Amino acid sequence: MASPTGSGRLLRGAARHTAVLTVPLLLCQIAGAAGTLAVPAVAGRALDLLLRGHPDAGTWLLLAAALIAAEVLLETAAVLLTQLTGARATAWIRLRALTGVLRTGVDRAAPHSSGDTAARLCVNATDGGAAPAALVQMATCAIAPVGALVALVLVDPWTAAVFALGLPLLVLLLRAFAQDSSDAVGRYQQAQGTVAARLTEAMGGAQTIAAAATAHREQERILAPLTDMTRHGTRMWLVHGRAVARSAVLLPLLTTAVVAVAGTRLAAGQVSVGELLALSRYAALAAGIGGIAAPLGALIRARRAAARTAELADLPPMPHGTAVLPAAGRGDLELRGVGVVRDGLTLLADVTVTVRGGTTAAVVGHSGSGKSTLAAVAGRLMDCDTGRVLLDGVDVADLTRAELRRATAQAFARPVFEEAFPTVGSAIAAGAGPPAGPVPPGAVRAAARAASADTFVRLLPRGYDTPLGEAPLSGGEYQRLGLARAFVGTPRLMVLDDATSSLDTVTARQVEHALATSLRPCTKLIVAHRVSTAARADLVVWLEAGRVRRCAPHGVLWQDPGYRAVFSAGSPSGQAGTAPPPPRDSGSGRGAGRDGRRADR
Ligand SMILES: Nc1ncnc2c1ncn2[C@@H]1O[C@H](COP(=O)(O)OP(=O)(O)OP(=O)(O)O)[C@@H](O)[C@H]1O
Repeated sequence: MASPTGSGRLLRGAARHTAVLTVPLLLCQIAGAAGTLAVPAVAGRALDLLLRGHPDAGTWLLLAAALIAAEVLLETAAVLLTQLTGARATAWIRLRALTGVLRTGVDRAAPHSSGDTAARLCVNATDGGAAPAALVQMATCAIAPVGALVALVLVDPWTAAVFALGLPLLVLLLRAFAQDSSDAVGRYQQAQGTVAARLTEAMGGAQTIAAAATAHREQERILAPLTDMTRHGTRMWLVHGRAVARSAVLLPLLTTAVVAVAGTRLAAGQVSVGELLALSRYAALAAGIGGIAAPLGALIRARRAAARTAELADLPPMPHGTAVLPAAGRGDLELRGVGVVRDGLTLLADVTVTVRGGTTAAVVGHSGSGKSTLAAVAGRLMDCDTGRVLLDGVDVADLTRAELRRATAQAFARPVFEEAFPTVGSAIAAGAGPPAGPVPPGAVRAAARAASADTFVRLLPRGYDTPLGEAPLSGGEYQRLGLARAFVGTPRLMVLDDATSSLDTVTARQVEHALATSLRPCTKLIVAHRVSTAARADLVVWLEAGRVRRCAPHGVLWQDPGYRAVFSAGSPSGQAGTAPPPPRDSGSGRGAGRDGRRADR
């Protein structure tokens, strides 16, 4: 759970951001309450004057009508401003939370599953966004009831005294509502988040679920928290219902008592007919203090929801330094004593590797040996706990954000394309890093050609201008777009983490060939599952349980049966490869059939 300060900070920020709307809302509410308070007095006066046949009666009647019209207009404006405030606050909270997720290291965001994150960004951010308007309503919805109580005192203190007798009961009722409601709402939101999280995960793995015929079990797993949701939801409504029922009895009782006393006073000639009318209306308005329960409930829900969203907003950002790389650097990559520990698990230990600028290093090892962690640390998607990662002698943690992104290009097994770059061409061009100017179409096409993507992109209805959403692409085609995005810039270091896993052998070899020949020279770190990739590399980093077992060219390592086992069919990496390696400089397809199958991971 985020600290209450986290949610408090988030809600204060949202309140500041929506002040431009909440201030007019506050003014509308105050003016509306003033109008509401004035109507009974003016209408009562008009009635008394009418009964006496006074010539000013018409003016007072008109004034009462004008006040009622203004009340309606102000209420309409308040509804509109409440909606706008909610939308603006929700957007602000959502953006803060999203920024928190995107700015942190991948490993820091990992404990929040995609489903859980989606639930916090959607449902909880919306509930949290209701807070600023609810706060204004809380502050102003007491004006009319308190003002009505004062008016009761002014018109006839006896009726006010009768009303005041019931107030302690009302306060107790509201306190019980706030306490019970807060607990039930918190638990309900937690269960709701769990259902959303499990559903999103299941959607991601729909094919696996269908293939394993486990849909029924999965459905039970997703819906399991429904029992809790029902229990807490029922409790929430019971709390609400009890509060409404109690106030439904208490408030009319109070109003009736006031009217009864006022009637007696009228009979005794101590109040006029108009004052009786005003008193009964003021009693009803004062009873409206129970209406505070609605904004109070919204505020409680908002605070609970904001605490969940604040956990995302408060994820520690990845700090960046102020350094830039030396202009003449070749892209020398050095990992010195790198160690990564997460949740008490050692993911990498004392990894020391040097990759000369412009050369290619393949990272191999059994599944779970730490390859992706090493790739993430090298491209600074996450920080190491011990040791340093140097690019051309500069610690990557000291680089400015822009310099880091310009200097590194990365591609993954499952690339994701931002909606900000809606067409296929712009999605590829986005890989050029912080914009120094538009990327020429020729460069985009060259990158696509190197990634073996140009052919299928040109066959799309509008070629490179096809909106990504309208391009029905296979997993391998997406991977090739991801590769093209990595190829389009001029990085010093390129990190490819399983980025060709969905490509067929021939296409993968074309990409490997392009990597070796047609791209601008840069240092390449490639997480490899294929023998051919390791064989083409200048250096192979062989990882075992987070440690470097050996670091040498593929030809040297191939003598070691343990190394060959990494690529063998029975290994967790699932590669066939008991035959000798293909020649390193081969782009001709020699050795085809040896490294053939990609890992079925
Ligand atoms: N943030 C994290 N917290 C805890 N454990 C983690 C975290 N990230 C990865 N791990 C664990 O660290 C180990 C190494 O993971 P990593 O993804 O680097 O392996 P890998 O060699 O790339 O595996 P594969 O070839 O299957 O992709 C795994 O056991 C993984 O479960």
